[in-house]
Amino acid sequence: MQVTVSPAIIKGTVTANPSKSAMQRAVAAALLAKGKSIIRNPGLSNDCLAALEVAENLGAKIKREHDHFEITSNGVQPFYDEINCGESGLGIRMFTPIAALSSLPITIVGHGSLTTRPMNFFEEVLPQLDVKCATQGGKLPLHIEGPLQPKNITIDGSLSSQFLTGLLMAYGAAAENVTITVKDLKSKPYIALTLQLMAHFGVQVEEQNFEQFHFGKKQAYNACDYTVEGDWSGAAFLLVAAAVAGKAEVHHLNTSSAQSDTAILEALEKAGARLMSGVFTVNIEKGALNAFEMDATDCPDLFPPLVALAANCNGTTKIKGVSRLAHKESDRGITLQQEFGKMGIKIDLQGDIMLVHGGTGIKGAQVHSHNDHRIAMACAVAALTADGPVVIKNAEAINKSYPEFYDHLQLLGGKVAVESV
Ligand SMILES: O=C(O)C1=C[C@@H](OP(=O)(O)O)[C@@H](O)[C@H](O)C1
Ligand SMILES: C=C(OP(=O)(O)O)C(=O)O
Repeated sequence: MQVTVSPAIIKGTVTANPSKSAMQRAVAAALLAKGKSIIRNPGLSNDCLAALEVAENLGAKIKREHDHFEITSNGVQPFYDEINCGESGLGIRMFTPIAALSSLPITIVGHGSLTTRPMNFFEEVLPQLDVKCATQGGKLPLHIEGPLQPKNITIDGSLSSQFLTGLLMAYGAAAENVTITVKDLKSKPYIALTLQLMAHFGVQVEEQNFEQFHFGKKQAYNACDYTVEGDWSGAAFLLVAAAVAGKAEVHHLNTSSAQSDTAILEALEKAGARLMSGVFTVNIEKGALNAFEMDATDCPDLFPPLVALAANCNGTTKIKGVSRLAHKESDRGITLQQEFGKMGIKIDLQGDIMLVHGGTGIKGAQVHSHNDHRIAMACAVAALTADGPVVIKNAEAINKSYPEFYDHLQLLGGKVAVESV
């Protein structure tokens, strides 16, 4: 699919899409629980749909109602020896330890970008928990055979927090008096989100300094009613769109959410956007935008919208944390440099630092998403203030996290032409 976004003024009101990070965690917790859970405001992005299918293959019964999903489970009882996590990094890293709670040998597959993302962690860690594990040179497919026995363990959290999320979720169903110790944890707020979700489903973890996670007496996930929060990662693009090209009101954004990407507010404020946040609503309006400095090490998904913002700011914006981007859906530091380069925006990568030379004018161009949803969305936002249309190839990549994105941009006054090629 090819999408052409033309320069436009942004004005209007929109409701944020459901968070795929929250939705996938809730689906996993509902699978681990015994009984019927209700998931309200469910996400229907590809990552969320993949999580629902995995949960089904691991034993849950799922019923889709008009505005919610019912997930009925009796814990992990796979009725199939293969699960497919689609393109979801969180999905595979979370469901692998969960699937390993069963003694059935299971093959775990995925497609697209997921087939190139590192999975060595499992080969190193799962055998310490009595799970046999084989990968293909550190990549998919994964073959595992449990059952996983929770033990005291020390892991490295520097590549991704998602492996820890998976272990925490699995331990929640089986651990007794054991501790996970983590060295050099990155993306810490995502772990806060995991712990918050587990607590909602009745499982408490004693966390110390995001280094030690202790499980006391054995616990069980309780089936429950859960409402998925609006997604700050996707909404960041809408907020930037308004900050550079007009104004908007975005609903269903919990401003005290545990989601790491609430940090977009800090960046917007630093850049000079005019912001007014309520409890669940953010109002934002264009201001005089100037270059800013930001450490995005713990909120790596913000890089693409931050670059779209920085391209519109006068001066050189400095963003720290580029090394966190190498193993996302694309190598995002490089992809941002290439695609924004086509639109006339110079980006330098200096080790862990990205320098975006903004305020020089954005040019209409043909760009490519590299099958990365956040690159497609960043280019679409950059197009709003370009000197001509921006044609985005492989624009359907947005379906991974935010299938409503182009519709939402249009609701806000964006000029979006979709062509299926
Ligand atoms: O737990 C999650 O929901 C996520 C964690 C982050 O990954 P890392 O921990 O690998 O940074 C983030 O980039 C990803 O989009 C979603
Ligand atoms: C990297 C992302 O997701 P995941 O790692 O879950 O595939 C993302 O949504 O930008």
